[in-house]
Amino acid sequence: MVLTIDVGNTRIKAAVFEEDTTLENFIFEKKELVEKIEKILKKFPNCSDLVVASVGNIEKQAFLTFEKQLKVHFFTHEDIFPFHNKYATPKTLGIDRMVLAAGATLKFPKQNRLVIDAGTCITYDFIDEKDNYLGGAISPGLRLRYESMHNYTARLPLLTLEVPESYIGNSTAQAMHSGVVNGFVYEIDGFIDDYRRDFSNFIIILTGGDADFLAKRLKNTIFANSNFLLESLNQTYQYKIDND
Ligand SMILES: Nc1ncnc2c1ncn2[C@@H]1O[C@H](COP(=O)(O)OP(=O)(O)OP(=O)(O)O)[C@@H](O)[C@H]1O
Ligand SMILES: CC(C)(CO)[C@@H](O)C(=O)NCCC(=O)O
Ligand SMILES: [K+]
Repeated sequence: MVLTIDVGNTRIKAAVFEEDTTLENFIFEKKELVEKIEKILKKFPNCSDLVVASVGNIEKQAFLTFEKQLKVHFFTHEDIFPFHNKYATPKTLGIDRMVLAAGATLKFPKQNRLVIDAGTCITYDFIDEKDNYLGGAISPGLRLRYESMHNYTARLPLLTLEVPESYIGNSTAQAMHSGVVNGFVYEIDGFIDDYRRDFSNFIIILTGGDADFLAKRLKNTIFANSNFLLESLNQTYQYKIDND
């Protein structure tokens, strides 16, 4: 049994796996880290491995206390990944993006893949059919778009994510919802058109905190799985064990 932990920029997500099956998912705040993990391990005493991918400000040391109890693996750039990294600055590529790319490579062999993670930031990662990781894009996530419009203006309220009534927003709130949500949909469709022009066909995987909300609004066919990062973490760890 493996406990996987994704330390994002906003919050922490975790899942317990028995082989490839997710037994339970958890979401919690950074300040609750140790207490929540202890609770999970109490509930699942058969966990033998704890596997972490962190892009937040939580380092390996935070997990050392669990080394008495089980094997701890903290993913870094030194680990073995199942793709050829063509990023010009491989050392600065986010570990979450590397794990997503690894998961896409392992789960969908011999095809072009585009992974879109709609989290704090939205990331686009492209791995071609020869397993070359080419890069992608980073843009502000939906919540970040609402928060920054509020924080950097005098008159824009802080709103929470809502489906816009129309692309023509007829009020301040509707105009902001249209800008954030429709803006993202146009952004994705624009990127997909670019990739379609250059690559004959590819699978698109959508994940992250906003994946389920967004999946319904996209016209392109997309495989939405909000658990994809944790599943990829589990798979990438198995790959590491098999290939180290
Ligand atoms: N309780 C919540 N706190 C924060 N974001 C939430 C919450 N519920 C839903 N969301 C949505 O999830 C998005 C953030 O996604 P996610 O939780 O995957 O980010 P994260 O934890 O920072 O991870 P990462 O840094 O890997 O993107 C936000 O844009 C927001 O709309
Ligand atoms: C882009 C984020 C914030 C997404 O979580 C993370 O992957 C990160 O901090 N990346 C470092 C920069 C890069 O990936 O090129
Ligand atoms: K993300």
